Order: sequence, then C-alpha cells, then structure tokens
Amino acid sequence: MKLIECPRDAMQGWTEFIPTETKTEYLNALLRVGFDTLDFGSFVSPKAIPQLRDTAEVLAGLDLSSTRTKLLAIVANLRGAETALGYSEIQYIGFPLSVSETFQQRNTNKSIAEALTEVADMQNRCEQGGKTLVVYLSMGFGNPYGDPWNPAVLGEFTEKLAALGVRVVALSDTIGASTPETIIPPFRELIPAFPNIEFGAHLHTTPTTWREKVDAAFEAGCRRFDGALGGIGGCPMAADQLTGNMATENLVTYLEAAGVPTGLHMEAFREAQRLSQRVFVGH
Ligand SMILES: CC(C)(COP(=O)([O-])OP(=O)([O-])OC[C@H]1O[C@@H](n2cnc3c(N)ncnc32)[C@H](O)[C@@H]1OP(=O)([O-])[O-])[C@@H](O)C(=O)NCCC(=O)NCCSC(=O)C[C@@](C)(O)CC(=O)[O-]
Repeated sequence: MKLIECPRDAMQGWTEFIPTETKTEYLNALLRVGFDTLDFGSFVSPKAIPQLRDTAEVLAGLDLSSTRTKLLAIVANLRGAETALGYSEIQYIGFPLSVSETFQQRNTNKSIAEALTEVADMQNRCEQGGKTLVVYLSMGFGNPYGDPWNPAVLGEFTEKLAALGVRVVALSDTIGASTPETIIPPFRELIPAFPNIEFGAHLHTTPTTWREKVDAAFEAGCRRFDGALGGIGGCPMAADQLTGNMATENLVTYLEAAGVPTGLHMEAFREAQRLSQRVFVGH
C-alpha cells in the first residue's frame, strides 16, 4: 500500500501566502509520518500559482536525513521538469495530462497533443536523470466543460503513456465527479492490462462520499492513494468546481478498518494534523 500525501495540492490554491518557514515546518512534520511519497511543491509559473513560488526555498529547508518518504514535485512544462531534474532530493516528477481538452488548456495553456509531446520529452529526460515520471490523468472521471468523456478514454490515454514508457499513472478526479460506478471499471480493466504501470487514485471528494470512492478503488485493486490532511485543497485552475482532496485521515480510517497496514507513525501523524490546523488557519 502506498500513501501519497499532497500538501502541494492543499496549499496551491490557498489565498493567503503561507510563509516559507511555515511550509517547511509543516512539510518536515509530514516527512516524519512515513508516507510513501510527499507531493511537496511545484515548479510552475509563479503567475499561475503564486502560493508555490517558493518551492526551491522550501526544498532547501527540508530535513531528509531520516525519512523514508520520497519527494514528488509537480511541473506543467519542460522548463519546470528541468528545474526538478536538477534536484537530487526529488525522486518523482508529476505532470497533469488532462483527458479534457478544455482543462488541459486552462491548466497548462497547451493542447492535449502538445502536452503529450512534452510528456514524451519529460519521460526521456526522467529516464536519463534517474527520476520517475508520474502522469496524472486529470478530469479522468468526467469534466464540467462538455468535453467528450467515457470510461474507455482512460484506456486510450494509458495506451499512449505505456508506449512512451511511463510507469506511474494516477487516475485523477480533479473536481470530485467520480462515483463507484465510474471508479471501478477503469481500475479493474487497466491494472491487469498494463502490468508495468502502477495505477494510483488521486480522488477529490465531498465529506459524505469519500468512503464509497475509496472502497471502489480499493476493491478494484488500487494500492496507491493520494490524499491531503484535512481534505483541504484542489486545483485553482478548476476553482469554479473546487472540491477538496481526499482527506488522508479518511484513507487511514478506511485502511485500518480493512486491516491493511499503513506503516505510518501515528504519533507523528497526529502532530502533523495539529500543525495542519495552524497552517490552514480559518479552515
Ligand atoms: C505551464 C504554464 C507555465 C504555461 O503558461 P504560459 O503562459 O503559456 O507560459 P509561458 O512560457 O508564456 O510563461 C509565462 C510566465 O511564466 C513563467 N514560467 C513559465 N514556466 C515556468 C516555470 N516552469 N517555472 C517558473 N516560471 C515559469 C515565464 O517565465 C513567464 O513569466 P513572465 O515572463 O511573464 O514573467 C502555466 O500554465 C502554468 O504554470 N500552469 C501551472 C498549472 C498548475 O500548477 N496547476 C496546478 C497543479 S496540477 C493539479 O493540481 C492537478 C493534479 C496534479 O492535482 C491532479 C488532478 O487533480 O487532476
């Protein structure tokens, strides 16, 4: 079981600037919890995401001396990927490839075709640089823009990514549109069809529908889950449809009830929760 904690997704749309030292303190607390991966920041345009303009400074303040957690940074173009490739501390580079043309444009100012060309370049650069590219299939469970969508589209995109050598694909419910009916089929079909790819669930949800979504993905074979403490966040480029992240607390509750070891240090987890309430003041 892999739990990916996404403070980047929690912070990126927070209106008040979170001071760099506060971010660093929070991320260091999360590094003590024992998550598989920390999606800690992004190297994107500071105009698009002003909150995360200090990702490089934050990274410099992280204490990685005694953590087993790997670092993931989100990028939205090749330039961001080159920045991330320059840091030996970062193992994963994440790129949002949308199955909705409208959202790809809104999020990265490029078409899906252009984004796929960038993914090919990023994959090559990651292979040369000893890093792993994680591709998020954003709006993977439907979109609010009227762009064509059906469950088979995830298979078509995965086919293209597999041909490029991509090894980690996170099916992403950017706006919380998924239901068990739309979650189960893709995981059931894609996991056995692409044995070289690790599939993750990056789900957004309301507080009332989280359990059925996690249950659907888990029962369909998913063993890689993204979450954010407190269920905070979401993509500002879909702000009109903003739905919070899957709360990590709920993922842990679910897994504990299912008897699945999370490997988390629970005292450190509670400490990070307390800190999260101070970081996201007013939440
Ligand atoms: C991709 C661009 C840059 C295209 O935006 P653009 O306007 O086409 O880019 P540009 O190349 O014309 O550059 C515009 C400005 O950004 C700067 N710039 C350009 N690139 C960089 C860079 N790498 N690092 C630092 N600065 C950069 C560049 O220097 C320039 O600055 P100016 O000259 O105007 O002062 C823009 O659309 C962008 O940054 N988008 C960010 C998108 C983003 O971060 N979204 C949230 C994360 S993805 C997400 O949340 C979804 C996910 C992963 O959680 C899964 C899910 O739920 O779906």
